[in-house]
Amino acid sequence: MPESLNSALQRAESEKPVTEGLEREMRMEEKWAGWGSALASAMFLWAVVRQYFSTIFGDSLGAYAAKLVALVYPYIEITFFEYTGERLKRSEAYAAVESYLAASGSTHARRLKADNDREDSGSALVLSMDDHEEVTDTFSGAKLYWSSQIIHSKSPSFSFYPSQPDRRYYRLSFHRRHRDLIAKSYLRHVLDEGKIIGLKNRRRRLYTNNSTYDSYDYRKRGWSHVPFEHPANFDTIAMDAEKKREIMEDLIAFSRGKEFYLRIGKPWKRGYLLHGPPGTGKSTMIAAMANLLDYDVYDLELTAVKNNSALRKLLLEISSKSIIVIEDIDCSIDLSGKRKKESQKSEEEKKLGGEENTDSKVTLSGLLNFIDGLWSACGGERLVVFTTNFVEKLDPALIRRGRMDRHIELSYCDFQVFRVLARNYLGIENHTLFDEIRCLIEERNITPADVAENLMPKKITEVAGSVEVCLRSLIQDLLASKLKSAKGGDEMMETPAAAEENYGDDKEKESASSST
Ligand SMILES: Nc1ncnc2c1ncn2[C@@H]1O[C@H](COP(=O)(O)OP(=O)(O)OP(=O)(O)O)[C@@H](O)[C@H]1O
Ligand SMILES: [Mg+2]
Repeated sequence: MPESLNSALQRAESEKPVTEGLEREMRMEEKWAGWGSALASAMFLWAVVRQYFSTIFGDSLGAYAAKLVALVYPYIEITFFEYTGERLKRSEAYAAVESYLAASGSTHARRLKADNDREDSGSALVLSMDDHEEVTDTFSGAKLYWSSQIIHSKSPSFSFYPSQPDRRYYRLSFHRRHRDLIAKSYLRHVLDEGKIIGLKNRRRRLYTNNSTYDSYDYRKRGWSHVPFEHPANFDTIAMDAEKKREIMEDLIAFSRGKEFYLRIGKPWKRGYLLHGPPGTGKSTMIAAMANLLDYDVYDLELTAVKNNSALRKLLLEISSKSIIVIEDIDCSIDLSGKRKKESQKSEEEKKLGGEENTDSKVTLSGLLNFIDGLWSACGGERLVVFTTNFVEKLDPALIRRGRMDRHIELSYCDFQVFRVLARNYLGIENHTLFDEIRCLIEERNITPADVAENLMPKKITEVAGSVEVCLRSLIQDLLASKLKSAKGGDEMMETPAAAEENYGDDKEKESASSST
């Protein structure tokens, strides 16, 4: 026998146990596949039989039939519908199962749905089971069968009423001998794991309410969203350091306060009123709050909400771990509780470019209910933030403690605030021009937004010496505003350069008078 053939035979002999093992495994797989398809057929038959009995004999006879079949069909089924409670709110259990199966089931399922909700991360696509797909799971030795199902709505070809949407659900099947294990441990395990996976996969979002939202039309969603990508944080917010620390501590205490709120019998939510002149950082602070707590932001445009009932339904669609924002609250609603007068409305529309939706019938009492009525407790872990430029215009009922728990004033720049901005924008702690700026800034009302604008580099080439250029630009701005107010606003004739000269003269006069 040639040498090569000999060695090939020897190799085959030595690999025999391996191939035998493989064959055994394949036989086992075939056996399992057989069992799997037998089980699937049994489930299908059971569904047909159940349907048949209940349509032919009605509910009571159907129930007897179910008992009869249960004698020979040992499997128990649990369903998790996407919408429960008259479809007002997406079921949290459904969402948790979805996340759990997306993580554990997607490795076994053959038909998957892909979602790029986490396109910012390395794992670009999140995969989940497609409709009518089945996967198995094991838990403490028990085998469980999950399937994703959909009931298509039977919509008439023509109807005045909006058609019902399709109903999605997950079905869990298991042998009845595992009933206790499933009820006591497995379901908790799925919900807890699913919640953790859901939070990990979640990409924070910025929501806005749809102006076409009709609370009676199930097909329309109340909110649309984009990824939340605002980079603001508390390090970059320029404000009194002590006040900033207090706000941060308050926010963190709130986010960790689940047990506390439960103990004192209050819904887990907190209201903030941010007030101050335009450009003092109210919107920036909301973004920083969301980034600090890792919350979603729901930017509620009240003028686009049709009525109180639509407002309530919007509230129910808001997830927990979120900030509900109503900007410029004084402009959004008639705070006297009555509808705005037509003349007043059209004037405001002109100012706003005529695009405002004036159909809103949201009333003050509707808004108060939204903030702290019975319905507001659905969901939990929410901040409600109002902003306004005119705190004195607001109805006391709206901003009383308990509704707006913290009132935060964001104000004009003082020297401390300027120093934070200089550190952020220019990377400097000190400069020879700081003394001059200190004198000017203390006596002028300049917003952080105006200071920030001056500290921005204006040219790409402006690198060397840009610090001085920026600081001088700020000084000119401060001098110009000083002159403007001295000369009664619009009558200002001098250029900022002339103002700087005058300022120099003023300083000389000041020092001369102080030395005498
Ligand atoms: N306190 C601040 N700290 C850091 N940056 C600020 C601060 N205030 C304003 N800014 C800067 O000014 C810009 C405008 O600020 P922002 O939009 O937050 O003001 P606002 O108070 O919401 O104004 P408005 O009342 O007009 O809505 C922001 O882009 C931000 O960079
Ligand atoms: Mg703003």
